[in-house]
Amino acid sequence: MEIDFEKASFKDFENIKDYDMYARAAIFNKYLNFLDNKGHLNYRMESISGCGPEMDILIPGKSKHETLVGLVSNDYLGFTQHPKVKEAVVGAIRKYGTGAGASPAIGGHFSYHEKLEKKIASFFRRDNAILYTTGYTANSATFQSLLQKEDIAILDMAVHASVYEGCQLTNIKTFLHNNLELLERALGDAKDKYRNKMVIIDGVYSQDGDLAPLDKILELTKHYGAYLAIDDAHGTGVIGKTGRGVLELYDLFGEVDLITGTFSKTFASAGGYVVARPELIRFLKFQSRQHLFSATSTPAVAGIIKAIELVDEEPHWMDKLWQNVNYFKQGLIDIGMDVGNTASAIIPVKIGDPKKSGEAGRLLLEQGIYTNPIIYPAVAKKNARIRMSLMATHTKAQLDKTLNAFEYVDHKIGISKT
Ligand SMILES: Cc1ncc(COP(=O)(O)O)c(C=O)c1O
Repeated sequence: MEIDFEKASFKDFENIKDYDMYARAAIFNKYLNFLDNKGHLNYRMESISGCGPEMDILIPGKSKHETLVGLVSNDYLGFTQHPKVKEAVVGAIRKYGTGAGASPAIGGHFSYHEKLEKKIASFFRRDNAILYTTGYTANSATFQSLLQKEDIAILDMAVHASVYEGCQLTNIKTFLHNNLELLERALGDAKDKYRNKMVIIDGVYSQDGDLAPLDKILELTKHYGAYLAIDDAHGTGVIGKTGRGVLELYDLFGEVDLITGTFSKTFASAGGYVVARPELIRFLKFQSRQHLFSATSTPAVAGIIKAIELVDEEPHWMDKLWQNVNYFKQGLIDIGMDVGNTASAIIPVKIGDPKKSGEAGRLLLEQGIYTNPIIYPAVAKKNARIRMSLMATHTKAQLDKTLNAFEYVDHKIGISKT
């Protein structure tokens, strides 16, 4: 299909799938410019200081790095900078070298992998786990291996993109986010029609920061004979008395069929895992191609073992995180921002209009605050927002500076609830 790139509009973006590869890329680039006509949309900004409550960032269009308050990292407890985690990583690299060199079945399964599998399984009071090199792959590989064309995946529509990818080979039915009535309807419709029915939810939802009503969902899955999988990437280490996530909050450790997650957030590294019954884990170890045919994670993941231990050994980090979350969330509410139903360390400020959200992100940057404007396809088109993650290591001064910056942005372009 022919397109006049100069005149391409937001409307063309809606029909992007009609165009060929280069035209799609051109329309998409135009869409990004539409959101921020100064070209400053803070996408892929370069940091020279790692992730943290303060980051040295090269803002597009500027010639040197600036120190900003960072509200973009999911390193919730600050463990990427913890001396004991760093020490464990360096020690493992000294001992094993920098890479694993092979996939798990042909010599790439090392003692730190074995220990990490046991550690993450026992963290969730289970015995068996499988590791993947990212959380994304843990989801995409696992559901792809377990669910086929005879089966159905019933997804909360707000689950992570990796879950959708994992379900490409099976039938998918989505239900409106956290809507139990619609979940029940989907389960009823699927009854007797499919070999396996699996409900897949997040524990904490990555854009709204709200929680799944796990107890009620479990009741429904049991009633309709469906399996239940939960990805608690953002709840692990943050939610529940000892940081075991949404499963701990509801005390349902042994009840769900699959627990999936990532090591890239609280556990301060990279990698993913699935915890489940031994027969499923053994099946996945041989049947999930992304595990079997891909090199295992590097020795640097030995740091994760220490990070998992620190959740129990140094609980004051979780206490500090929650102090920050409560203080900051209340501060935003007091100045009229719409933070939705968040009950985690993910704090959205809901704006709605994508252009205004891009502009808000740019104005916050001007005030020394690094946040993420979130637009379609990460959220629905009219549901754009500024998304922030809080850390245990944010100071009150940094949070106050951010609250003042939000007041400034509101004054400039009006982003509070009307
Ligand atoms: C809910 C959820 N699941 C899975 C992932 C993927 O994790 P990873 O970054 O380890 O690939 C993310 C990451 O953003 C996530 O938010």
